[in-house]
Amino acid sequence: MKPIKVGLLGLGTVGTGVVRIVEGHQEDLTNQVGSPIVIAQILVKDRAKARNIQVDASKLTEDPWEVVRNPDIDVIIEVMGGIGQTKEYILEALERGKHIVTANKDLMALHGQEILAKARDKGCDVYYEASVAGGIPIIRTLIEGFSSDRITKIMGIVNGTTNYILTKMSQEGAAYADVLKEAQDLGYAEGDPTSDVEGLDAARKMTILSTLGFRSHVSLEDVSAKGISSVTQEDIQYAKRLGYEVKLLGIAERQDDFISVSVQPTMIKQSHPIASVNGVFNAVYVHGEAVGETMFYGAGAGELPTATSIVADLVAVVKNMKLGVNGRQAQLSYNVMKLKTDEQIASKFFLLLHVEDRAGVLAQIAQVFSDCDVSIESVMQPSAPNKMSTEIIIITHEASKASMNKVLGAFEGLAAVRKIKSVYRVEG
Ligand SMILES: NC(=O)C1=CN([C@@H]2O[C@H](COP(=O)(O)OP(=O)(O)OC[C@H]3O[C@@H](n4cnc5c(N)ncnc54)[C@H](OP(=O)(O)O)[C@@H]3O)[C@@H](O)[C@H]2O)C=CC1
Ligand SMILES: N[C@@H](CC=O)C(=O)O
Repeated sequence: MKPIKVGLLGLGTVGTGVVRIVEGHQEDLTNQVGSPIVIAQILVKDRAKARNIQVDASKLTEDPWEVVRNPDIDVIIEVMGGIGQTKEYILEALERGKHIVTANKDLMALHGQEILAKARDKGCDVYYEASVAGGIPIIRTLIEGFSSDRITKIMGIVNGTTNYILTKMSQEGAAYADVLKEAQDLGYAEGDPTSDVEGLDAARKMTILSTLGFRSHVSLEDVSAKGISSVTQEDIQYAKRLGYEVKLLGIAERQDDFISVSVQPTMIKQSHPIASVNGVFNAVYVHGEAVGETMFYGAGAGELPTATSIVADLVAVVKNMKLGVNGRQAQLSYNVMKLKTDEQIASKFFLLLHVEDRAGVLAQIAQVFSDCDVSIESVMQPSAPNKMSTEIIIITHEASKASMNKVLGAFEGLAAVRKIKSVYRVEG
């Protein structure tokens, strides 16, 4: 049996997991695809670096073109990260008829359409299951499992690092900076963790999920994104008192031909299954018109969970090779959708305000809500009043984003409101 030869770009957290699974599950993989799978060459930045896996040193190279242009290699697994140069390597590999498996959501969110078009042109496969939600097979699920349905909502925790941080802040009162360091040490965070904590990593993943779910091209600029760096211990504790958890949620919604896609720290009811997804775990809730509610759960980052998705993609590529059907995937984004306006985007909101502590203030605040067409579900005054000011928490009924922006604008000019401390979308 002629072996299938793989070129591995990157031997960090995920690349190491790929080598472990390909070697550790070799017999099972060979039985599934009918050929042994061999990792023939590995690209690294520094060949001399100490590694926590033993690999044949002669396979390591620092020259990407040596791997990408190697005529013996059938499949390239890209787990080095990066956008500009990495895209060049992938396009060159496709040009040479090699199939691609990648975990790179940054690249797929920004250049996925171009890469997939080139792959179709060249009769090659590009699989990217590991790019969203690590070990959860959500991409395959959206493409295949929901092919018969019309998806109306995708809501998920799609970043392991921030869920790890928020969980530790909520359950152990831990400080944000300390937990971020832990997530980096565990290999969950990106090289530059700003993209995790500022919501960009989740926004890129939501770009991919909403493109597949709504079968319409969604670009990164269509996704409004806010991260967790402004979430305070105080917000988390107030949320818990009111029966909510704070989670960084990606939310994509469709109504007729209109969609909205966003990422933001959200207060979600403790009774919703997403509220109990903790640590590095991810979960994606999908609502389909016909199927109703579904949810998918698993490790969202880390060496072996992510590598599981990559090697499953490799198996799919090799099976296609045996059948001679590589590059025959159908066009997945054919709908034309418009973005919802702020008038069309609706949710409940949580507000924590610092207000003057004097008679009549609550009435003034209630008037602003009423003038802006936002109705209040509940008001709570959590702190003991002092002479100068006090805190109030307001939860609204469902209101449009445009109306809520009007309320916030009006508060800026209202002396009774000393500070808008926090505003959260509320779900569940
Ligand atoms: N970590 C995770 O849990 C997940 C990661 N991903 C994605 O997988 C990809 C890899 O992530 P991860 O394994 O964590 O990253 P790491 O930083 O741990 O590993 C990157 C690897 O690529 C090599 N590399 C990077 N740049 C170059 C370059 N210019 N030339 C040659 N080699 C290079 C590094 O070499 P050297 O070892 O010599 O430094 C290293 O082996 C990223 O796209 C990430 O977003 C997706 C899902 C989960
Ligand atoms: N940094 C990412 C890694 C997986 O995509 C995360 O924390 O989810």
